[in-house]
Amino acid sequence: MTVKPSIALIAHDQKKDDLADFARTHRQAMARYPIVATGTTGARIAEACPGLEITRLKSGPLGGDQQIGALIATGDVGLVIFFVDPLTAMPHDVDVKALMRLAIVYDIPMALNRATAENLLKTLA
Ligand SMILES: O=C(CO)COP(=O)(O)O
Repeated sequence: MTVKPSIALIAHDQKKDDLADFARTHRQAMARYPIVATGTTGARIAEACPGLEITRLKSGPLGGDQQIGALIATGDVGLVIFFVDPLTAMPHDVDVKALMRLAIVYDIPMALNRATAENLLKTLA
């Protein structure tokens, strides 16, 4: 168990630039929390925010979304920021759906676009 619940960061490929920019903009607020991310997203965030500590899990299509779902179930994730691409079919769509389902089951705040993420982050500050 982590001391305080982590912020989970995930972005589909077409949304990774946007999430990297979001992370850069809100780096200070996010640095106060443990950050977990799916593999490729985590690499992009690390590049955009050097020095920000990020626990990188597996890439989404290889189980990363499910790992984040498991962390929600164990109480280790308190906020999910997931920039979803609504225009591209994903082979691991069932994993994405399972992650969203667990966030709903455990009543974890989950931002699926930037406007919501901006608002949720304000509630942490
Ligand atoms: O596919 C993803 C979410 O469903 C994200 O995974 P990556 O961060 O490894 O690209």
